[in-house]
Amino acid sequence: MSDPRVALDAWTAAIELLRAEDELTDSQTAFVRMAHPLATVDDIFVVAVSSDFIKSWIEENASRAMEGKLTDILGREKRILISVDSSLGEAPLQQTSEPIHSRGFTPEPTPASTHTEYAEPVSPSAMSFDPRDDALSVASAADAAADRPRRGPGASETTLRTAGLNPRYTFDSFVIGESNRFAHGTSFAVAEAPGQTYSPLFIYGDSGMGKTHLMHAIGNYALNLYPELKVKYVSAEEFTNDFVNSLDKNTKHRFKERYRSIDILLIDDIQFFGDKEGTVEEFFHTFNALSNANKQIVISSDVAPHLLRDFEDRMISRFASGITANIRPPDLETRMAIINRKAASDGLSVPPDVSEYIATKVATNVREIEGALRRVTAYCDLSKQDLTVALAEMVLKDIIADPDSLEITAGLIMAQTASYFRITIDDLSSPDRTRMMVTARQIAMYLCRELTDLSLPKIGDLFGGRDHTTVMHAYRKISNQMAQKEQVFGDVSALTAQIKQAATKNARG
Ligand SMILES: Nc1ncnc2c1ncn2[C@@H]1O[C@H](COP(=O)(O)OP(=O)(O)OP(=O)(O)O)[C@@H](O)[C@H]1O
Repeated sequence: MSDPRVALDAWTAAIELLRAEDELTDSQTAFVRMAHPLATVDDIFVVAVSSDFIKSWIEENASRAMEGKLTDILGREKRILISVDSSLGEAPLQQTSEPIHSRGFTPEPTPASTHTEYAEPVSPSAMSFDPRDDALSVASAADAAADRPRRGPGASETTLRTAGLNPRYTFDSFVIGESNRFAHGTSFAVAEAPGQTYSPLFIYGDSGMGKTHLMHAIGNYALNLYPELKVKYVSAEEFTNDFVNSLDKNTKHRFKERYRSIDILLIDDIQFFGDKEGTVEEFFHTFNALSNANKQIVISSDVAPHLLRDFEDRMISRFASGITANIRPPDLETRMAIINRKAASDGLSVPPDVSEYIATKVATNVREIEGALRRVTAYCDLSKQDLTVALAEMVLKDIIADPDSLEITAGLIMAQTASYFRITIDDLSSPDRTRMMVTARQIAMYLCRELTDLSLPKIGDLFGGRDHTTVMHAYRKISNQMAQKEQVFGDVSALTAQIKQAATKNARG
């Protein structure tokens, strides 16, 4: 079944039938009506509830009866997986007697007829998002994980590093809205029951929508729950480099062993495999080996599986054979909640009119929103001024003057940076480590990350074949220094203005 409304109908029908058969008491009915059915895939039936309390109550008192009835209705064994999403209200489920087809659900075109895809995860009538809930704590449980602790002791730094995971990208720091609710829910389910629910999970969406964040969150949470698992986050580019190196060094067998012993493989930005035929084929072998061993695979891409270029149909249909979740651009409330969450985690408080201003004026790319927030708060810190809309307007004027159509390339950023620091473009990619050169290079890398869609490895390549960790280090360092050093703040702001002006000039021809 591939329609979330099917889940809604089946859930509603199960309640009605059990009521008619006197198999549900009033309190059981009240509780199951508070659940929001999200999806039904294979033997799993996913619902979301607003609190741990409701989840436990249903699990203990009503799950079994509902599972039995859902099994009858849907014609196959079903087990209920309950996720907790505190942004949901406790309002009882809206019943619907409308036939599915009349509610205008159009599944996205898919390459294979057998796979399950939920581009539009939740029936809006079934869920209500309360934007006031910006401190969402989220959890869910698969049967297999139900009796495990919600938060384990935490994986060690070394384990996280080996797994390639960033500990800051967690489910707790991820803000849920309509645009990402389904992607979040399936990611959570995967982390709790790897290999048992949705494999592969294919997450897609535009740049800066939180795909990487969710993948790291899966890895971090899964390692908390199951420290014995072997988890690996890797970008498509790193996978490619690993593979090419193994060929160069004649160590392909080790490469295979390494990747095929993984329990949860999180592979980011799969579109970057592009035309690298050998690597794509090798990845497909890895994918099949892990799938056959019931291991968990999570793939991210900037487009839906059927729009991936340079992959054969047989590959695309395998990638889409599990579940596909789309992350759409966040709406205004979610953008504001993200700003508040980021500010709170940095110990800052942003007046509501300022977060609304930033959320309204800056594009929907969350990375750019974070960049804007960083600039505004850094300016306040450095100038010791209060954070007001007027101040935000002044600091962000260059960013906000940016029509979406402006094309900002790494080449443009590098050229402008070189001219600003009176060095050459070659200097930026040279091994020269004099202080000024390092600063210029790091600022240019920071701006490439913030103002373009380029991945970390791609930026590293452009700066003399540097590693993606070097780019990440530069990004973090400049982010921090902007709040501490007036000089850096001034350089980044002035340079951004120059880059935008140059891009506007180019656009006008
Ligand atoms: N819903 C969200 N809640 C909190 N932070 C978010 C959310 N969505 C995105 N972000 C933040 O926005 C930034 C960009 O997100 P991320 O790198 O995950 O995007 P992406 O979709 O993987 O982009 P790309 O395709 O360019 O790699 C990160 O700092 C991430 O923490």
